[in-house]
Amino acid sequence: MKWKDWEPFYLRIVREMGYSIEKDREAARVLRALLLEGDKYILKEELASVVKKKAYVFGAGPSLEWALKEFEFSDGTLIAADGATSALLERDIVPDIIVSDLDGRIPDIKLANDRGAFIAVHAHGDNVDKLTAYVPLFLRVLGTTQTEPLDIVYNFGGFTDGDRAAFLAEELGAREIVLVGFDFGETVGRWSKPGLREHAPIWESKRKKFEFAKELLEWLEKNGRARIKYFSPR
Ligand SMILES: Nc1ncnc2c1ncn2[C@@H]1O[C@H](COP(=O)(O)OP(=O)(O)OP(=O)(O)O)[C@@H](O)[C@H]1O
Ligand SMILES: Nc1nc2c(c(=O)[nH]1)N=C(CO)CN2
Ligand SMILES: [Mg+2]
Repeated sequence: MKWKDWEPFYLRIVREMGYSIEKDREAARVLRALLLEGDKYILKEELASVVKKKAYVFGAGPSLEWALKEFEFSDGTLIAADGATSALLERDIVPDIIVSDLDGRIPDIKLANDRGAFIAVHAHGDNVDKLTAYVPLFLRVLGTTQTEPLDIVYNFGGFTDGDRAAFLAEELGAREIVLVGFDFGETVGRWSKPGLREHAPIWESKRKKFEFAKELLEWLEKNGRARIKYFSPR
């Protein structure tokens, strides 16, 4: 997604969600400095080399558990949106890529990263403390932002970890993107927040996030090169 297509979405998001553009920008600068300090960051081209023509993007919706029992997902690149990493690990699957703003279960993200997963870490105005605490612990990190991109901190478009993962797959060359565990309904999957024990009724800010995520995925379906599918049993 080009900046000119993303900017109107972003301006609506900050207005509706009450975010600060300046704080989002500052977070991108902090992430850039952390990546340069640690020297374990990767560039877009390196991440693109692990993206096959087919990519599965795992969201943290309740249907994820059923999907992981049903199917092997062995014919594509596996991209986990944040909390979905924990569900994959429960079944001994290490994703190829994790897309996260670091509010999933950090020990699981770290474990998957140690076992070879690349991680696309997203900077925003509300996770600077997490960036500072955890980015130095990770290997193979690609930085992303929702404000103007900075050389090594990319903006491929997308808002929540799930839809942002789909935009990343499109940008890095996938031509078929299968969304698994994407149930934008009334129930938030139990992997979504470290504090959740069970699937939970949706709360107001999450509802707003889901609305934007749905809209962005519709945009991608219309304007992207990849075919977008929602996983269903064959
Ligand atoms: N029912 C669902 N429950 C949770 N996540 C879902 C659901 N359906 C789809 N998803 C997608 O799965 C992604 C992974 O979820 P997760 O809650 O870990 O990330 P998140 O975007 O950082 O959310 P938040 O900012 O509220 O922490 C979400 O971003 C969303 O796009
Ligand atoms: N400023 C800000 N930006 C975000 C946030 C958030 O909580 N605050 N959450 C996101 C993932 O859903 C993506 N972007
Ligand atoms: Mg998250």
